[in-house]
Amino acid sequence: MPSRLSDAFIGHPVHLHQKHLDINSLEELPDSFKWTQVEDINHPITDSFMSESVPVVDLLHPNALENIGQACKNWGVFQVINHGIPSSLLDGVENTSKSLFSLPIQQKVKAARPADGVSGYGFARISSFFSKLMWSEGFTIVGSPVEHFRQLWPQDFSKFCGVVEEYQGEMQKLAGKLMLLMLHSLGITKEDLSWVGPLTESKGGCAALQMNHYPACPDPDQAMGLAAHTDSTLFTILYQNNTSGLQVLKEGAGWVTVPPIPGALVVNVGDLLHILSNGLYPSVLHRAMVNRTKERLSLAYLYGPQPSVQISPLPKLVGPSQPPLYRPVTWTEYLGTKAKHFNKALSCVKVCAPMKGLDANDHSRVRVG
Ligand SMILES: C=C1C[C@]23C[C@H]1CC[C@H]2[C@@]12CCC[C@@](C)(C(=O)O1)[C@H]2[C@@H]3C(=O)O
Ligand SMILES: O=C(O)CCC(=O)C(=O)O
Ligand SMILES: [Fe+2]
Repeated sequence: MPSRLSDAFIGHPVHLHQKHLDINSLEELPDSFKWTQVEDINHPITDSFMSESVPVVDLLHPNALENIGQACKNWGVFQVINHGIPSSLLDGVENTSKSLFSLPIQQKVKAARPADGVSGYGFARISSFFSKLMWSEGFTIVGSPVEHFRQLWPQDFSKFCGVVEEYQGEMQKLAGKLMLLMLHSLGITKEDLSWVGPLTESKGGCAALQMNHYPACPDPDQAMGLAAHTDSTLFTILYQNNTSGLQVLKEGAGWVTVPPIPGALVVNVGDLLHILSNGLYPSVLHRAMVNRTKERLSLAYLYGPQPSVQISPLPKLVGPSQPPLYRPVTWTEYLGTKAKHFNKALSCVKVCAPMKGLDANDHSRVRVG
């Protein structure tokens, strides 16, 4: 069993239909990018419930803990302000990402993600589950960016590495803080924390940094930036530039746009926190839409435990009336399950097979593509 995140996909290579087509230079939307099931794209009640908006949590507010708990329970997503990440650093990584995606395609493919690897340039891994292509390009970094950045920018890779490494360091600290807050909000006390020690020690957490680029799109109504998915993480911290596009699925409200707030970060619950909380904090289904005139950039810090630590419902949250709903699973194992079963992965690690039609958290029912 591999214990490095970078080895998680060795047994699960992704082969895409159309390799490295440069979407930055297309003036028309090719058929291969037309998501014809319009009802899937424009969910009937998309954006119509403006009264429902994603919670914003001020980390310096005395009620931060309670607000985080409510947001995780009811939404699976919130925006965080006063998080302590300097705006100059956010600008720095946004500019690094802009420079990266502005490189000529021949240069970007020099750092292409190998079929069975995790790091590098390419279309989203989940593309293989859809017959249509997504209007986005991505760059995934696990560990040091230096090898790939040297291929991209033989001259000035070190300044870009510096920015990314600083961002990884700051994100790791923030993720540790958020993890503790989320656990506290679940009623997990200091004594219980020894059990989750490997999760929260600074060297314990592990992460992937995903840069996403959604170029302006000639026909945004028929295109999909990143198809609906949940993240295979404990949680994800997402920075988005000033162009909206991220939407989350909220029961009873449909797809709700997460509006960019300058300097704010979006935190969304992933499948491993869903498991750890025994379903109390459900992972949120989300997607990215595209824009006719504006390009969009996002930067996701996909945070998880050490890849070989077993994650299972917290003992304090299970009992005779709340049996554990999920079996223990490592991050590596779960990424493999996701690579095979995509949005059915969570059901695959469920202890009892859910009765047909009764599992509210079975995201596999959302049909896309
Ligand atoms: C640690 C992770 C989490 C990954 C796989 C690996 C590195 C890249 C992540 C993403 C980022 C984009 C969406 C997603 C669905 C994708 O295709 O690649 C994510 C996936 C997951 O959350 O399952
Ligand atoms: O671009 C976005 O807003 C969403 C990106 C995302 O969901 C991801 O990288 O996992
Ligand atoms: Fe995501």
